Amino acid sequence: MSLINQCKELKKASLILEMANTNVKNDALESVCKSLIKNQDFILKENQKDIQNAKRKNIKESLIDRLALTEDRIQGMIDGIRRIIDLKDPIWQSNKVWTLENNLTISKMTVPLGIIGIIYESRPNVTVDAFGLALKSGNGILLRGSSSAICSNKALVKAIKEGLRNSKIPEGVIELIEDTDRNVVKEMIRLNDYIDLVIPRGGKGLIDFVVQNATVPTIETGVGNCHIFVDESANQKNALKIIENAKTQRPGVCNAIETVLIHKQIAKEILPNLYQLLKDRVELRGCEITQEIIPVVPATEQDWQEEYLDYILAIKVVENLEQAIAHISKYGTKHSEAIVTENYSNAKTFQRRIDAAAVYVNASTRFTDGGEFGFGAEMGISTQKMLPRGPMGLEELVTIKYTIQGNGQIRE
Ligand SMILES: NC(=O)C1=CN([C@@H]2O[C@H](COP(=O)(O)OP(=O)(O)OC[C@H]3O[C@@H](n4cnc5c(N)ncnc54)[C@H](OP(=O)(O)O)[C@@H]3O)[C@@H](O)[C@H]2O)C=CC1
Ligand SMILES: N[C@@H](CCC(=O)OP(=O)(O)O)C(=O)O
Repeated sequence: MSLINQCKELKKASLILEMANTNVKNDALESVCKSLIKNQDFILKENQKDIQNAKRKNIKESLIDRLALTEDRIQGMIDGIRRIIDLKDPIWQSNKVWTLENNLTISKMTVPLGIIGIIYESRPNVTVDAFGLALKSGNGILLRGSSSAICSNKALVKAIKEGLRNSKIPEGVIELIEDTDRNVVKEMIRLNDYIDLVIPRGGKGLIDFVVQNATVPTIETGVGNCHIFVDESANQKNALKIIENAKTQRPGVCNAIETVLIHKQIAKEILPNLYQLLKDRVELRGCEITQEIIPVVPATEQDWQEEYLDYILAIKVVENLEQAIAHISKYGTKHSEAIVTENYSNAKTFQRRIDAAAVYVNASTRFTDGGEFGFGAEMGISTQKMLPRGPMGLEELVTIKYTIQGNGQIRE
């Protein structure tokens, strides 16, 4: 089907979805869960094709891990949809109703956006997460996943549509762009007559391209050059645990850390322990002071800028909190940043001064995730200044409408 015809299908189907009540939407989501279970073997088989292609192209291990599906990961997607089912319907809600002196009653109501387009990385779970959030928030979804995940995405969308056919929601509420040519993205982001919002989810190249070429409104997600600052007063056992988790639990994701900043007063004590902890799994690159304490690859200016998405960690020793904040302000990408400290005042200063979507005290940056925040899943992690910012769940996928009830009032 051509892109325009897919959009026409979406438009027709989303008008029905918009009027569907919560039970109908939840039943449709449950039907999709059942279909995903039923089609699990097929989905895994198609995912293997993407993995073999990626291996042939020598894609790095951490990115193949991002692409890979397993029974557990499919169960994770289903769990995400079931969490969305349990969440409150974000549509037609009002927390603001007031009556004017002339007895006009005004309500500020939440309503669906209409049709959301998403361009995303080679992570097949996003296909299901985006669908689940869009459906519950009453929006049609147009998907443009990575060419490297095309077989997985086709299989997932086939299973989702099969599930929808056993529900009262039309299968046209989800459409996948199967043409992997990047030129289709350019066409998609200019379809103002059909698409209400485009979310580019990926690296700087994608975001810049969309921001410069889109005529449809967009929300920028973004690169995660994330840091942990270990302050002088830190509980060092906690610091090591947090760094290990934020670097190695899933290095191919945007909320993994790339650089650790160490307060100079504790550098000689903590760095040897950090080295012992990571040396067999992570390539360590360090500043000059770090090089004097542990054996590391010398870091260059490029290392402070880079999002490795890999088992590589840059280390820099800093004079104090101010220098840590200055480094993060210069090189950070406003995604997720953390301080490990027992000093309350430093913790508060860090949280207030760091300009990022998520700022942690004594915890791993890996929690910047819609599922972890209690949103069921996320449509992306917005790193722009304007709202919405951070993981975008159901409440971020609506717009508002003022509904006004009168009984014949006219303006004098
Ligand atoms: N903040 C957030 O929510 C998220 C941030 N990210 C960030 O994304 C990056 C990693 O993802 P990566 O796989 O490299 O993503 P890319 O940015 O390379 O690709 C993401 C998607 O955009 C498409 N794309 C990329 N560039 C263009 C372009 N110029 N024109 C049209 N389409 C384009 C890709 O298509 P194709 O692959 O077919 O070429 C793919 O579908 C990291 O920086 C990570 O931090 C990732 C996910 C979430
Ligand atoms: N949801 C993710 C984080 C966001 C994301 O998808 O990022 P990425 O793996 O870079 O595509 C997670 O932590 O599991």
